[in-house]
Amino acid sequence: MDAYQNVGIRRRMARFFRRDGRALIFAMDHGFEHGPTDFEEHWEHVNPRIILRKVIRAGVDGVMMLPGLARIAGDELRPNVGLMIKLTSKTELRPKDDQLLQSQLGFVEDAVKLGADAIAATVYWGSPAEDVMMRQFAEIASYAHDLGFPVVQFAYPRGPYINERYGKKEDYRVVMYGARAAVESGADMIKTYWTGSRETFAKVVEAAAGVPVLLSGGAKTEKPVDFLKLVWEVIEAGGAGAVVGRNIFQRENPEPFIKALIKVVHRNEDPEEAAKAEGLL
Ligand SMILES: O=C(COP(=O)(O)O)[C@@H](O)[C@H](O)[C@H](O)COP(=O)(O)O
Repeated sequence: MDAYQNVGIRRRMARFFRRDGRALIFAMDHGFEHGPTDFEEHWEHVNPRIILRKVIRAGVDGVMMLPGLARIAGDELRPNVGLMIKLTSKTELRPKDDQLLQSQLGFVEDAVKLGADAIAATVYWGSPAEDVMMRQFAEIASYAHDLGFPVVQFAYPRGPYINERYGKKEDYRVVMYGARAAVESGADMIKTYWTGSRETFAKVVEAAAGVPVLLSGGAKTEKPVDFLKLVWEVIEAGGAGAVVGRNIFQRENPEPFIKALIKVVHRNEDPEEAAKAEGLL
């Protein structure tokens, strides 16, 4: 039984990662997690079918969504594009004190029915609600692994004691701690924050002990090349790629930007050269 599960996990992982062990994944859970205002810069992208067509045409390796968007637009995905379904979230409408919890909004069975290739869940390490999220993750991971599905942890340290002890959640010691906690809790992929330098991000990658570490994109950079440079540093640090939302859907024309990102992630191309080649400089 164990051997079957492992083959299932490996085969499904390969739907995201190319032979180089890297992946560029498009993230679209912002309408829930941040609110639809995230789409106001290019409002047509609030329609999942419109943006999914663009990102898939441009060549992303995978897409991450909550179950409801997968239900209404998952049929846009071509068979060679991995589908990651995230089963936890929170809205920004919650009272501030409750925003350090991600609640479960779907079940492994739903993700399987929707054709998922991987199941994701967030843990806010250091949150007063860490215990709840650890249990959610354990339940999701245990069942998903039984069925042969890889599990992605959005390992996001955030909480009052982190600020008191380390000053900020992006301190590499904090990010590294979250990544290690993700590994030790059974994650097959990790999505986490940038630590500010290649050297410190390389330590996060090392602490993950072979489990692929993906950058969580973050707010849109004004110049596209600045985001390409950031992703280049991630790759140079041994990162496995990036999960990117706003830097894609908040651009009027995301396709050349994605093509440049693919050159950086999969071909180690210099970010300025990649930007020039795609008309972004
Ligand atoms: O993890 C998320 C939110 O994180 P946040 O609480 O904004 O730090 C997701 O909503 C996004 O999928 C993730 O941030 C990737 O999207 P971008 O950051 O690239 O927009």
